[in-house]
Amino acid sequence: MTDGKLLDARGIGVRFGGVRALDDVDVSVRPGEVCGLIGPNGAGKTTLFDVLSGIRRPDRGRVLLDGADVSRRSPVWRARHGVRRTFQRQQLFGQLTVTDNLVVAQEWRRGPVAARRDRAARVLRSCGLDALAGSYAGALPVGQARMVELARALADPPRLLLLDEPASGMSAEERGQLAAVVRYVADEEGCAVLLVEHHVSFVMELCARVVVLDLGRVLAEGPAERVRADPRVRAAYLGTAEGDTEGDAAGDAGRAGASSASPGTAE
Ligand SMILES: Nc1ncnc2c1ncn2[C@@H]1O[C@H](COP(=O)(O)OP(=O)(O)OP(=O)(O)O)[C@@H](O)[C@H]1O
Repeated sequence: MTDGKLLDARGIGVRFGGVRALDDVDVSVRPGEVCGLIGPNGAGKTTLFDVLSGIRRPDRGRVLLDGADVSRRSPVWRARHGVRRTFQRQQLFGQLTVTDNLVVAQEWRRGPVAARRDRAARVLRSCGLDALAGSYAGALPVGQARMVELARALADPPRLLLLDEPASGMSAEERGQLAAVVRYVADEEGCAVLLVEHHVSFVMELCARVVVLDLGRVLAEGPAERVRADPRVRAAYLGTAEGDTEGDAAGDAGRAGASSASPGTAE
């Protein structure tokens, strides 16, 4: 029983020695939904992405994809079944052109390279990146490189897209482009998107629903406006910086919350 959920992770627990990085975390995303995942530094967001993408096996809990338990499936298996992920730290192949980064992402499909190149060209166009097709990925400024990472994640059509701080280092204009592409793949292609981002105004505008992690637990979850107004969320994460929704630095509320964040639940 999927209940309309593409991703349904239940009761996820991960420990690192005495630190509970994740403690009984539930998170789900439906096809066509863009869900935000926010929280202070050390809250467990990247660890959760590691579990969802199969890089880390949880100590507890199950990950369901379309109702099937994929908890023991490898990252490669999940990727081939439509789970795509970007990383907090840029992971492009710097020595390859932008086009070739997207071609490599479709390598496992085999078949004619021309078909992969065509698909790469279409995706680059839809991401507004055609002009960069022949550029070396390693030479790109950070905002453009982030956008290419998104394009690479779309090169082979995703069903579940896990984006780890995709707007980091982007200008306001680039964030607008990023939001438009994410919205398109969700609305038009039915992709389920889970997005970690410290730029709060970006998250609140893009995501109908937001999950807040703190100290490895779900602190709050619901419609963006309700979460934004939640006093517990404001105290744990948003703080005073959240009042600034326009500026780049001010929108980066996660870093503002970092000073008050503690690293997981120590025992
Ligand atoms: N490989 C590891 N070994 C030991 N502890 C770890 C490891 N990875 C993460 N942790 C700890 O687990 C907790 C959750 O870390 P995680 O990186 O998932 O948080 P996060 O919310 O992604 O933080 P950030 O916003 O800084 O990326 C932290 O206390 C972190 O120190």
